[in-house]
Amino acid sequence: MKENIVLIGLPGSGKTTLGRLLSQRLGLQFVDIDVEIERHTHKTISELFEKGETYFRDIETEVTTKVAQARQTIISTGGGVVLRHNNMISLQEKGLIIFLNRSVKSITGDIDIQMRPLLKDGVERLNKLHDQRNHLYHQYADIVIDNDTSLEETVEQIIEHLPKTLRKH
Ligand SMILES: Nc1ncnc2c1ncn2[C@@H]1O[C@H](COP(=O)(O)OP(=O)(O)O)[C@@H](O)[C@H]1O
Ligand SMILES: O=C(O)C1=C[C@@H](OP(=O)(O)O)[C@@H](O)[C@H](O)C1
Ligand SMILES: [Mg+2]
Repeated sequence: MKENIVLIGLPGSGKTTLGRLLSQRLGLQFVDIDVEIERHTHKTISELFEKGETYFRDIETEVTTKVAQARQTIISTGGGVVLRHNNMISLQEKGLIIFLNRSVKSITGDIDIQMRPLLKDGVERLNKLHDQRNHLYHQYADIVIDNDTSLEETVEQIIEHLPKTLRKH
């Protein structure tokens, strides 16, 4: 039976924030895989990326496999967790997978990027990640929840879509 809730989605889609809010609301434990990675390695995510993306992804897989065994826990992933099929197989074992679908426009704050050249790279990078990963987020999602309105509304949307066994708290 699915006893965990796993949040996937682009960086900035709200996985960490909504994971924490949901855990308070449902009275379940909360684990953020990025935080676990930093705790496990005593290094920041940026420091780990400096050793190369593969180095980071290997640690991410190791930590994800452990975290996936949690009981009655909300698990917030890093945006790239879907890049390895094995990560998702582990998470699906006990977890209901929720894709937080937040548009690049919302993530970047609905700003006029022409007026903010320094943010242009960020938007371009996010658009690229969206194009590369959107099909993966959909492929692994049991439930897709749009997060383009308020955090409170999204929490309500998620709770409405949960099976009764996970909603009873
Ligand atoms: N629906 C929303 N309304 C307002 N701010 C949001 C919403 N969803 C996410 N955010 C904000 O976006 C930022 C990134 O969220 P975060 O939870 O760190 O995303 P992720 O873990 O997916 O990278 C945070 O400042 C968060 O409060
Ligand atoms: O999308 C990605 O590849 C990544 C997203 C980050 O997490 P968030 O999605 O919580 O920002 C973090 O795991 C790392 O920087 C890589
Ligand atoms: Mg996060």
